Amino acid sequence: MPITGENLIGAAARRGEGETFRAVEAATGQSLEPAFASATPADVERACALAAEAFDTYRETSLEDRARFLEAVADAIVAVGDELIVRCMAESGLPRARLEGERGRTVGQLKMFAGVVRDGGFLEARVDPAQPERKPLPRPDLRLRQIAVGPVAVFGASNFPLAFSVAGGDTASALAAGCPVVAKAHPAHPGTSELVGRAVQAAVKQCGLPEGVFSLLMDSGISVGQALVADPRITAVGFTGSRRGGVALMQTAAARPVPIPVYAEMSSINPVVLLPAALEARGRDIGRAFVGSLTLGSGQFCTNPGLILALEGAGLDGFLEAASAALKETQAATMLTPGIHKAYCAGIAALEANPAVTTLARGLAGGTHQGQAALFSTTAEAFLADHTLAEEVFGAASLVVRCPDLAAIRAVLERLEGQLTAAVHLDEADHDAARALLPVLERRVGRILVNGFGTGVEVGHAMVHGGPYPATSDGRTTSVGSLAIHRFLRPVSYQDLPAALLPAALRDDNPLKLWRRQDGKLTAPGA
Ligand SMILES: NC(=O)C1=CN([C@@H]2O[C@H](COP(=O)(O)OP(=O)(O)OC[C@H]3O[C@@H](n4cnc5c(N)ncnc54)[C@H](OP(=O)(O)O)[C@@H]3O)[C@@H](O)[C@H]2O)C=CC1
Ligand SMILES: O=C(O)CCC(=O)C(=O)O
Repeated sequence: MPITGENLIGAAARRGEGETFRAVEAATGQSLEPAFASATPADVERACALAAEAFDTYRETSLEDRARFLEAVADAIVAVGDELIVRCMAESGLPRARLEGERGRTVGQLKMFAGVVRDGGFLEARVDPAQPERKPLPRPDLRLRQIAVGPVAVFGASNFPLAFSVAGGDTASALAAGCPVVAKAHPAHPGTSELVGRAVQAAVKQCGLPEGVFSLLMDSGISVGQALVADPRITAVGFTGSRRGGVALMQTAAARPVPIPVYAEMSSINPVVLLPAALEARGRDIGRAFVGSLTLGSGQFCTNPGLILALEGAGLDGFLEAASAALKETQAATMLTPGIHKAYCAGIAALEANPAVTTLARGLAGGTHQGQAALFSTTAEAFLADHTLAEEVFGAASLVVRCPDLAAIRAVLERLEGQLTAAVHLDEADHDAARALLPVLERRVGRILVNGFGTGVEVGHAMVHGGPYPATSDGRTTSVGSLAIHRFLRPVSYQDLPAALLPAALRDDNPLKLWRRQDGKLTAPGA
């Protein structure tokens, strides 16, 4: 499939008339062909108008048709073939195996949402039948279902060019909810974005859906994204990226005459607590496993273990020795963009220059665009006194906080901002300590995990990939897993509607065979 550098607006491919730009080969910094042209305000206008036009038809597609569409998107992405992986490797610097895995996750995610749609549980149908005889007042007939919120703007993330990008989790969950999507390609991987966008566009056509169900806009800067979020037809936003970018979009969304929600996944340092019995028993093994997680994808995961909390002692010494030895042998790896590499180097330099911080180990040095892993340590006292030590350094860098006692671990956790994950390494003898920390962790993070690390999010029904601000802009939701669909739904109640006007989900004969809450009681279809 040729990459043309065009914007995909509904069924059309239109060359933008804005600034032109090229993708950059991550490993070399060389420009790649072809030139992409940024979308203009008229392109944004057209994409949003088509999305609004498509909305009422798309949101009322049958559950089966919508599920088949999601499956068709998945199949079309696979059908792009190796070209997608090759282009994505060049643009992101990520290795083949990682990207093939990520494509599998992207496709699996779309198929999972197809299952969610077929199941129909997300509609949360409720029926409170009328009670005309009720005293002192009769009860009206009340029925509730969830409907799609409207067109959604999705910002592709730089660090997951497939699974968190054009047809990633935000797009899959929005389409599953019944929302048209206008995606903004990340300029770090515009060719990958176009290939995936064309696959979605083909699936829209193949399924006979209105063309406005999907559009993809290119931009080398921020004006298209800003215009999208400000457009009155956009009703919600999905974003993964920097805190600065996410907050800017939240402000634009809040300043609109009609404010809308922005579901932004932003910064997180993902504390890892090493409890004493576990550390004593297998500190060295944990140290080696930690370096594996830290350096995965050159550390460019928002779930990266950026903060380690442990009690001083022989167990911690063993952990640090093993982690430092493993880290020193870690090859430097190409980072996603020169900008991300520069920000990483600046973050490392700031830690190295901090008198309260000791450099424990550096990975092997690499080329111009490669990130060199780093492990630092400090004391709990110093950490609590300097808020800059809690800032995310995006890349393979982590800070170990040496704590004199469990109270210090707790104090550090209490001081942290909201996080996506917290990991606790424990043995049975650590259960009391863990029990005492759990309430703090529940207040701080979206996912608590034991004897592992947060990188590699499972796409499932019980997953939360979210957390209190600034991990995300709204800690009540998730961007991964089937619960993500709820970001793009809202409840509508129907009071005393004649049977002929009721949506299928709420009819007495329950033609969609849904589990429904009937007069407050969860009821099987046909019961
Ligand atoms: N925690 C996490 O999950 C991640 C964190 N990051 C952090 O973000 C830094 C930069 O990486 P990057 O991926 O480019 O993230 P950004 O947040 O800078 O960009 C993400 C997307 O949002 C757009 N954008 C950014 N700011 C604005 C704005 N003010 N108005 C409208 N659109 C905007 C960008 O457009 P454009 O690029 O065209 O400006 C891009 O499409 C990294 O160094 C890292 O610190 C990055 C990825 C994931
Ligand atoms: O760890 C993962 O699998 C996902 C990480 C993520 O969401 C991110 O880096 O943006």
